[in-house]
Amino acid sequence: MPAIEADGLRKVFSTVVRSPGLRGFVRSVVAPERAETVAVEGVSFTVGQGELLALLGPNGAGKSTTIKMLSGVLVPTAGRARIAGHVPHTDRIANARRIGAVFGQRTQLWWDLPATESFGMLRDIFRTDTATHERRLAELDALLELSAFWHQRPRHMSLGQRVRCDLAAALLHDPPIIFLDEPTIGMDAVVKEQVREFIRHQVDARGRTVVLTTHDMAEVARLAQRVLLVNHGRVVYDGGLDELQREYGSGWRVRVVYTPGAAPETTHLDGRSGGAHLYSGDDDAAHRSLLRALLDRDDVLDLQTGGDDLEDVMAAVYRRRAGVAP
Ligand SMILES: Nc1ncnc2c1ncn2[C@@H]1O[C@H](COP(=O)(O)OP(=O)(O)OP(=O)(O)O)[C@@H](O)[C@H]1O
Repeated sequence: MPAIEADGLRKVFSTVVRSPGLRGFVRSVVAPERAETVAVEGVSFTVGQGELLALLGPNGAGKSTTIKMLSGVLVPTAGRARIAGHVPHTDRIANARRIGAVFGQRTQLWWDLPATESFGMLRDIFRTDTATHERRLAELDALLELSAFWHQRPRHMSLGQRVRCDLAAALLHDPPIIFLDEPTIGMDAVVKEQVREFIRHQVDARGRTVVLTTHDMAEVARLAQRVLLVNHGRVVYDGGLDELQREYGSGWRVRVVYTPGAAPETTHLDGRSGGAHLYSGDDDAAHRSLLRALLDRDDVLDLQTGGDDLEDVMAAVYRRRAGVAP
């Protein structure tokens, strides 16, 4: 049985439209006019146990709404979500045991209580025995280095400290499935790396299932093999990251710096940038022959080659598959 199943999930939000001014306010109370937003439109996918899925898409694509339906926070307008075979919003208490969720932009900890007290309350809520609780805390501390600040209140923590405590809080009851919605947003490079390492460990060493949303393509490249791309509430790609790069990347690129006065190669030349000549193409034989020609020359000072980076690939997918640029 898959850990997570989304079958034709749809979510429509209905909101009151308010015109400006006092008249608009009175009208919104007396005779409210409503507008509908289709946030998620027929999203289907499954995630196997122990798999990490990166759920990607531009702002407003429907990622958080999908996660909220899967975690039981929102009830779908249509379609069905299943977590380990159970419907999350009808079985909230059992579902809470199966999942952990971290929303990077919002804390789930008690804002004015030291994090350790929040951890203690979670121990009571999930009825974890003290020895198990202490062991899990020690394990989380070893991975996330929390004990230096876990006596502070989240109100007084830095963002990186607060999110690390949120991660610990989400995992204290040892859930097999974790939803991480932009967990590293706004973190510095060192803490980001620590959190990514932590996520990797949860999948590789602990066999947890993870759904991760992020706008950070370095994070995707570092953590994910499979990606689900959504745009305007619909799935536009579900598959391997490598296949995506092969299908949508525009092939190879070569960047060359010549000695002053050298006559540059002209085949496959795309243009110049910052004193370098840029070449590109999608034919492997042409790539090899250009590299051979360049390596034979004495007037090449520097040479770099590679494929499109992931940002370019994502932009190409949104443009070509959904017909809309992100
Ligand atoms: N509670 C709500 N009421 C009304 N509209 C909502 C609500 N929550 C989300 N929406 C709308 O649903 C759409 C999808 O939002 P969602 O937050 O799921 O996108 P997202 O892909 O997570 O975006 P981001 O990357 O910016 O976090 C947006 O148009 C948003 O304005």
